[in-house]
Amino acid sequence: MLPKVNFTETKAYKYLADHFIDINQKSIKDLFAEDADRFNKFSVFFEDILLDYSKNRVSDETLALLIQLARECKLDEAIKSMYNGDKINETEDRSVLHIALRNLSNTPILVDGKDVMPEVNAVLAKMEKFSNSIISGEWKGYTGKAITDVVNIGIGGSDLGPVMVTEALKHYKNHLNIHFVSNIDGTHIAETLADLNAETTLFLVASKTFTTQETMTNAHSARTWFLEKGGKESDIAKHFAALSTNAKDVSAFGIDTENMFEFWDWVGGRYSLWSAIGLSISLSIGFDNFKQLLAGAHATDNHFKTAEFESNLPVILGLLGVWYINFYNAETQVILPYDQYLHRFAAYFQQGDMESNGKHVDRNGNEVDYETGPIIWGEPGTNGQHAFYQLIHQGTRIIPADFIAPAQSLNPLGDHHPILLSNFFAQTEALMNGKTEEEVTAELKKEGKSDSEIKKIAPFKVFEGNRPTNSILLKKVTPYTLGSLVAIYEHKIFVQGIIWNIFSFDQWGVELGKQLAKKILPELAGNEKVSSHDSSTNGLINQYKAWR
Ligand SMILES: O=P(O)(O)OC[C@H]1O[C@](O)(CO)[C@@H](O)[C@@H]1O
Repeated sequence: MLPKVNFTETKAYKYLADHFIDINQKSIKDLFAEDADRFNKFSVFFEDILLDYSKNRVSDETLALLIQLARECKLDEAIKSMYNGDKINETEDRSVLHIALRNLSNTPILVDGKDVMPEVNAVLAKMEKFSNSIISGEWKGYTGKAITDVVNIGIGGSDLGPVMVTEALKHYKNHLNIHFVSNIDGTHIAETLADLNAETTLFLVASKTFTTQETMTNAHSARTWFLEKGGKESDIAKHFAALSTNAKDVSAFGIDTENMFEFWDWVGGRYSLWSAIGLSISLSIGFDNFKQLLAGAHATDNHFKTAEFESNLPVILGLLGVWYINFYNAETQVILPYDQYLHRFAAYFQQGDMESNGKHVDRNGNEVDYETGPIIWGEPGTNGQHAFYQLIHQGTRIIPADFIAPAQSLNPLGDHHPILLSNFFAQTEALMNGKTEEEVTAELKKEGKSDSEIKKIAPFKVFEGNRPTNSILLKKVTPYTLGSLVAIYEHKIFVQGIIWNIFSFDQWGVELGKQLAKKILPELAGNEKVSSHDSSTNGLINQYKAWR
């Protein structure tokens, strides 16, 4: 059971509310001027990752109070509960154990009194064997040819994690071409299959439940395509594997359970890339690299469990988020990787964070009267600079930003990387310092502008600054570092869920739309007019029928 504390009723919350009035008068620039040691104080190393959170609207006192808040909300107890395998996903009566999937130290983790590690290790061993035989070409398709292309069919957590990681670790990939089909829109699978050869293609049907409409529809279309291209029913075993918790439906689909890679209901979909769902990753970069990814995440798991809150990266990031969301009314959190390989990182954490903490009912079943999960968004940094940074710099909203960059490029081409990183450093500095009217005036004078011209243009060129950023500098993007980084963000989500007293591991909010779509689907057949909905929905359905 998780603690059920209303954080707005803690002492720390009240102190923070008072403290907010003082600190809100100060700029981050002032805070740097007051404390020569600020960078050292507000930055922390975890192996090859440096988190610099000094460019935030926080002082020693803010941090101390936020940590007091975490203690009053019994974050330490909650962490222990998760690691102990308690059923902290109470609305689904499930444990939450993505940490077990990467528990390379193999210490027992119990669910209902049974150690889950032997099963976890058995699936990992099966993934290793399978990956090796596909990569080496030992595994043959129905005409005796080696596999060249792998198509992962999945959606949400059964797609976004593998997509993000295979993109992030493209530098480490082998000869296999990895494709992802997620959208129910037939275009996605049609375009993917257009260039593929059935003789050399392997499909991974990735679905925790094996009932998700999009995935099952795409999987059936893939099966039909395979049979139309010359494969036989008896060849399916050579070309289809399933990544799922649902053995019954996997067999019913016609996939040999020998080719099923199992995981368990204590793995949340959006936390499943470390499980059998990661098979496409292991195929893309090899099992040893996949294991390095797990090792990096395991290192973070140990850090999160044992480090003091003061130097605990997920705790610090989580608390800073709470500070902006609940005291500064920040509505969004932008994630800005200065690394092309990480181009799906923000998209991945849109599901990770928003599906976890987009909740309005607390753990006691009561409506909350405070804000919870932020809107997560972001794109690779320099592209963002030429698109939406205007709003971050001069818009009316406060947008806490996480800047992420590797110090070493995996493609050290000319001076690309120094240019990239100069932009990273410049942006965080600019967001903090801004540009005053005096500075703007002096600049315009230097350019030879007249006083009247300066008066006219100056207000538009002022940057108020004081805009908060975290900088996460990695030594290099490796499978290990990426694993660590992803786990840091996962645990940050956990921290925030605990503070907000919500359940982070269910996702009831995705059900209603699914239910209604099932009801509407039969209404789309035939030509008769539909009148069972509101006038907008009726109007849209009927126009669709008229135009199709
Ligand atoms: O792996 P499955 O069971 O197909 O589910 C896919 C996704 O659908 C969701 O349930 C949301 O609809 C996610 O939580 C999950 O990651």
